[in-house]
Amino acid sequence: MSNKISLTRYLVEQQRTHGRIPPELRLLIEVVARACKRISISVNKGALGEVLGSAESENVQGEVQKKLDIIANEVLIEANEWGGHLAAMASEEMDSIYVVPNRFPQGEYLLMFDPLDGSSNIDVNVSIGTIFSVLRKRHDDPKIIDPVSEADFLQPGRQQVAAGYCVYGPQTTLVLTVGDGVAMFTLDREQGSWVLTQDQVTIPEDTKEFAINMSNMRHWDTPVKRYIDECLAGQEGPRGKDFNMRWIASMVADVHRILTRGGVFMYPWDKREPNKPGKLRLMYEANPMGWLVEQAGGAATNGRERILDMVPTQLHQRVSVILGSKNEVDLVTRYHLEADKTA
Ligand SMILES: O=P(O)(O)OC[C@H]1O[C@](O)(COP(=O)(O)O)[C@@H](O)[C@@H]1O
Ligand SMILES: [Mg+2]
Ligand SMILES: [Mg+2]
Repeated sequence: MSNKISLTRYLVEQQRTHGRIPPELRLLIEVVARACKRISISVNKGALGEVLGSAESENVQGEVQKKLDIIANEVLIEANEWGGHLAAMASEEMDSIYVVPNRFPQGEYLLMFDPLDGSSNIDVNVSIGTIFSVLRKRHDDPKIIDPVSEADFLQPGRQQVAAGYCVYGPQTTLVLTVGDGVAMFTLDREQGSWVLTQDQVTIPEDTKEFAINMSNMRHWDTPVKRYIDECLAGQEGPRGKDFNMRWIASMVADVHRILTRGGVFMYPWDKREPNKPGKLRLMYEANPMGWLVEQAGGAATNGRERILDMVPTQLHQRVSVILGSKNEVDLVTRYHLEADKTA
């Protein structure tokens, strides 16, 4: 018998041995993982499967959709309406929430996803991914089963009950937390199964690597500029060490590197669109990634407050994001708070 631990066995142990998740949540996660397997098949087909290129449509945020954005969204909806134990879903690619019709099995969970993260990398064969987050629908009065609405989704990220992503790269890896640390599962394509390849992932507290889109430098706010200038000054500067830089432009791939070897990732507010709090989405990107990073011993803030404490007011809310190695995130956050005091 193989001593490899499958995703199913990991989840059964989380349910039965640790009592951390109910059976319905275990099944929901398995359905999401199966959907990711299907998305990975489409991603791998590339030009052979006519999945590359633009779909010539726009999402609610005015971004041009790629064919794979739409395919991945449909795969997740279709898989989860049947087996997800869900009340409703919300996606970066849909204008409003999708309430699971009552011809399908009903449940108390709410699933949110960025079906295809890193869309600009699809056509150039660079790592992309799927990000997901699960909340429980709140019941103010257990006797009243009120219809699900967008307001049910507007919960702070600290109330997530599961979160994860799947990165479609040289390997396909599913990364998951149910609040008991972070586990990584690699897809064994021959067996068609997810195999636990790392458990209790830990992000080093210190790092010499930052990730930010440097082309936006002239638009940054003072604290971000101060931090990056100090990194760039290297050994002779106030940090006393040389820093390396990486920017993949797929949050999934950048966060995966940080979970693997540490680093700090930033997509901060900038002056290009001053009324927009940031580029990334709170519900589909920042919350799930923030929880994963915290579960691995890192930190995640918007420069001023912990991402997971933010109470959303809109489904498609944007947010400034700084996450990764704890001491670096603390430093960037301190620079923001110091700048606020002198303003
Ligand atoms: O091209 P930019 O401005 O550097 O933005 C890159 C960022 O945008 C994103 O691609 C946004 O995700 P989507 O592809 O899901 O819209 C992040 O994954 C990434 O960190
Ligand atoms: Mg994204
Ligand atoms: Mg996307």
